Amino acid sequence: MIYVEGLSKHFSKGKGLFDLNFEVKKGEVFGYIGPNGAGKSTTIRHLMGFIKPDRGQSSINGMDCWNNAARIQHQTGYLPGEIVFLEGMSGLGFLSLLQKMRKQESTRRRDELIERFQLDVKTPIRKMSKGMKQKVGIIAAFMHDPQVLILDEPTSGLDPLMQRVFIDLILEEKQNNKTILMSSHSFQEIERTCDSAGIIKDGKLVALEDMHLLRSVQRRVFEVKVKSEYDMEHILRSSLDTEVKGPRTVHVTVQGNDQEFVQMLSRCEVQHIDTRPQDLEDIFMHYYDRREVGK
Ligand SMILES: Nc1ncnc2c1ncn2[C@@H]1O[C@H](COP(=O)(O)OP(=O)(O)OP(=O)(O)O)[C@@H](O)[C@H]1O
Repeated sequence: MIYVEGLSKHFSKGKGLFDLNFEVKKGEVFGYIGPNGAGKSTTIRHLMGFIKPDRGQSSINGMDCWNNAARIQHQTGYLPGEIVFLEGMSGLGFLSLLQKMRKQESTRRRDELIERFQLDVKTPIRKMSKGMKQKVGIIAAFMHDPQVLILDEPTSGLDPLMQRVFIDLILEEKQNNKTILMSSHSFQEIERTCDSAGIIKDGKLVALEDMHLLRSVQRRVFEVKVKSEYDMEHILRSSLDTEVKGPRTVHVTVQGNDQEFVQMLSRCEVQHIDTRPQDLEDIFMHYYDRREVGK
């Protein structure tokens, strides 16, 4: 459904996109992840036909994105990374205007989404918080029930409850056989929703994997505080990846060896245990390391 073939764009200072190749099949959700400035939005802007590539091409549903930009923009559900709104409008005014432009008569889907995201649409957009504006953008992208959705960091600015509502919406749309590409900084979000993911760095696709493999490289760090020095020694003597963090407190990094970790804990008197979500940078770094070693 979405094809990117040899897509290249050269900006100044060696920035841009370099020979990107990937495909998102109909009914698939594709996560596009990478650090700041990697080229995610630039790829997405090519897909929406806003930028002409220097080399290569991208297409959606058989239509070249640059040559059919108007049709692509009309048909695709698009959420830009930074939404620009018209001055002096309320949320409802903006959504209604979009509907008129799309000649969409039914307001059922729009109102259902407004309800789901608990958006006060009467508020003037200029008075809206970042999260509220993001909700307007999400509703605008989904309300005409497009077959293809291209979403640039859709959960940015949303609180955890609304992130959950968004993830449920994506899972529902996946059931409806929609094709979705979304960029994100959040591995958790991608993990919960996507079938496959592309990792981009410095304009190059460094990994294109199904989620199963990416899950297997995810590591978790546990902070464990035990009751006695004896227990502490027991942990440090094990083959687990450990780092002492304070009196009787240790960080244990677990990746694929959960069983060993659980067994070790069962032999100790644990006073406190906590885990922190691993940040994406950490996953990338580890992933690259592995690739280097495994080459
Ligand atoms: N029109 C342009 N002219 C010159 N350089 C550009 C242009 N557009 C983007 N860039 C550069 O290309 C690189 C990729 O930018 P892009 O916005 O695609 O990154 P991103 O992965 O979406 O980052 P973020 O996560 O911060 O949104 C950046 O270094 C950016 O400064």
